[in-house]
Amino acid sequence: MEALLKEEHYTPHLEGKPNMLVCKNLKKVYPTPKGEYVVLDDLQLKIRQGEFVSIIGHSGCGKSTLLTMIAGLNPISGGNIQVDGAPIIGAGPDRAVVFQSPSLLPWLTALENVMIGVKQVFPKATKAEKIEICKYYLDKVGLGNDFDKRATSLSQGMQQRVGIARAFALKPKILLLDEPFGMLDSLTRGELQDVLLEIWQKEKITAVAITHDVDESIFLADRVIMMTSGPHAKIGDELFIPFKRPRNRRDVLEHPEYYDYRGYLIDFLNH
Ligand SMILES: Nc1ncnc2c1ncn2[C@@H]1O[C@H](COP(=O)(O)OP(=O)(O)OP(=O)(O)O)[C@@H](O)[C@H]1O
Repeated sequence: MEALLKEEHYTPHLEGKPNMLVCKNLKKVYPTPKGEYVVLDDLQLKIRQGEFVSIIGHSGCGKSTLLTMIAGLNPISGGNIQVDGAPIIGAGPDRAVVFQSPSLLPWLTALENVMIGVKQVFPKATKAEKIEICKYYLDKVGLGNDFDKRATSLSQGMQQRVGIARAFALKPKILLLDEPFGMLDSLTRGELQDVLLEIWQKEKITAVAITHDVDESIFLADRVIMMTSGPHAKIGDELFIPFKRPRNRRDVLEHPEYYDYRGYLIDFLNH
């Protein structure tokens, strides 16, 4: 079991890669009618370029708080966050977020929804180039025949595909995912995990995904980070997942050590 915790068993694609994300002494305090509530305290986290990290922890421990702080959408109370060596100042297209609900603009088509971000990130590109970028990512998520469908006519799974395309089309340095498949049925969830991993593998983006699903956390990640329960939550433990990439669900599930990894995470959550 000890072997599971050692970095030397880490996946080879991260060898020699610098840190892309560093959270140092991170603190978050929310004011409440009963006084200050310290959600995160002295949290330390380093994520390497191209690494896929899953975050698990009990409901309310502060996972979304951490993710929205990294996204620059939630002010930091103490400590700092650096992306690619520079402290973050607010939100920016270098950090794309995929939320549980994609919140597409309903009156726009799939392509137009992706285009909103593309226009901001590639202002100098021609219209044709921008359309090409949108179509490329929509095609990658399996919506090659649905560019012109309005968001309202897309199923929940298709809308989340647009959400993923929209995030990748920004060409971010870090992809932040907050329970991205939480609202989907298990079949669609599995399909979208595969889609996500396929594009991530190709784009070599650093990714951080919050999930409540232990199997999903293992299947997606190079490392699973376990947060302690709040208040004053921090990183409690981490597990390196060395299964070879590209990953195949059946291979992962049939791996002789799979249930050791799963059991380790479930034990953490039960204590
Ligand atoms: N704006 C806010 N003001 C006050 N308290 C807040 C605010 N946002 C979140 N909290 C509290 O901070 C704690 C952490 O919330 P957060 O949503 O980050 O947890 P989480 O781990 O993502 O939860 P879940 O797994 O249920 O989504 C919770 O106790 C929550 O009630």
